[in-house]
Amino acid sequence: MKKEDYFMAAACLAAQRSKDASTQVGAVIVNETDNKIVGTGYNGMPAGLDDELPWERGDEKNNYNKKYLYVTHAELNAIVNKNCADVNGCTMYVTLFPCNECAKLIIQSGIRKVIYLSNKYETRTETKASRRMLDQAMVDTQCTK
Ligand SMILES: O=c1ccn([C@H]2C[C@H](O)[C@@H](COP(=O)(O)O)O2)c(=O)[nH]1
Ligand SMILES: [Zn+2]
Repeated sequence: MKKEDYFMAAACLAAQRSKDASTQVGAVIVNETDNKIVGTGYNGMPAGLDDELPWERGDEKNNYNKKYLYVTHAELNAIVNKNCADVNGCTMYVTLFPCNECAKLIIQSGIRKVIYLSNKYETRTETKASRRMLDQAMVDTQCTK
């Protein structure tokens, strides 16, 4: 198995832990120098609030009773769960192309490459803004498909 397939499989496995019925997202951060996973995450509610907050979808993102105001994205969880001092120069394997908020976190944390499986929301403004920031920050992005 290729290294890229192995790490993406790990991201897919992490995604399976998500309770989001419509989109499960998994992310792993890899230190390419020694090919080690240094952080993993999936989209979930903030710690301890898993059964307190709504998972309903709905179109209106700013709705008090919809998941969008509450869910913690897979990329953020992978970064805060890191088991090393920093993730400078690391690669992130993620099952969905990052949103604009995650793109900011990726850039600020020093991750230099993002390998993704799906970009099903590529026409959304958030995704275009994410692409714009990642490109301008020269974070390498590659689709594994
Ligand atoms: O960068 C991202 C973007 C989205 N997610 C999560 C947040 C939600 O739980 C789902 C998207 O739900 P939809 O019902 O498909 O709109 O994906 C993420 O973890 N990272
Ligand atoms: Zn995000």
